[in-house]
Amino acid sequence: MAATEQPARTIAPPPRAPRTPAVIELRNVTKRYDSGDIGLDDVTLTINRGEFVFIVGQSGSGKSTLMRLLIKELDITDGRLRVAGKDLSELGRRKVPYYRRNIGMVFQDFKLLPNRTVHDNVAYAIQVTGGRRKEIRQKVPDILRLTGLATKLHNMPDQLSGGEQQRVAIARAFVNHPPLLLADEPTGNLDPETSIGIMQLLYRINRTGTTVVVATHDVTMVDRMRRRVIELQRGRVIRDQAAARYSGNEPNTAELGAILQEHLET
Ligand SMILES: Nc1ncnc2c1ncn2[C@@H]1O[C@H](COP(=O)(O)OP(=O)(O)OP(=O)(O)O)[C@@H](O)[C@H]1O
Repeated sequence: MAATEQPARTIAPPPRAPRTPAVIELRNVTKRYDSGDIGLDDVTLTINRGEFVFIVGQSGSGKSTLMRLLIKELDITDGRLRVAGKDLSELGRRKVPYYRRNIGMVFQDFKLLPNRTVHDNVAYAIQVTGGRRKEIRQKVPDILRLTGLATKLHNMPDQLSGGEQQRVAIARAFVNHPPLLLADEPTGNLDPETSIGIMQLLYRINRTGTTVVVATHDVTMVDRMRRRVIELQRGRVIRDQAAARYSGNEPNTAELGAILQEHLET
């Protein structure tokens, strides 16, 4: 071998593309209610593991229909819907409670048990999935700390602010560390400052790897978070945009500058 020649080097195989399996897959999904109303109309979309996604759209655009299909409270009329690889059309009614154990759910009206303390509301989520007392002792204090409720564990729901009640609901939804968390208008009953706290909490949960899907009208929250936005209109997806704002047709900064300039000159 000449002095300048280098021995052939072993070439390492290129790194594999990271696997981002779909958590939610809709293929041409239509939901027609018995009344004939269309909830979703030929929707195709994929949400991957670890994503944080906002579902936006005017009242009646199909947001709740989508959420209710995902927890199999409703069945699709046409198309195919898979969650975590499971085809929901093949899931029998009796298996639905078991299926829902893998989904955390948060609603606008919190849905707490009014006669139980904060601690017991969260512990209940462990009990219904067959968890033992040891598990409750291990998990509940942790989740109450994460959600900023450590000092409120003996309070009853009516002794809490709206924001605190929603935190309890989130703690309850997350205590079993589900791979998917769905929130339907989680800040609908809260003031803007409290809403931001709730969003930060959902974001923190998302950072643990949980896929988070939030249906909302909350413009401030969506604009601040800048995550993927899927916009529905009359049951159809009219926008699916990464790092987006609530409204897709806002003028950009350059356009705003031009408008302002024009305004100043007149
Ligand atoms: N149970 C039902 N029976 C018949 N039609 C329904 C039912 N639920 C919803 N719809 C219809 O389906 C469409 C989508 O409604 P959906 O509740 O999903 O909208 P949304 O975007 O969640 O609205 P909002 O923001 O007001 O909650 C609407 O036309 C609505 O009237």
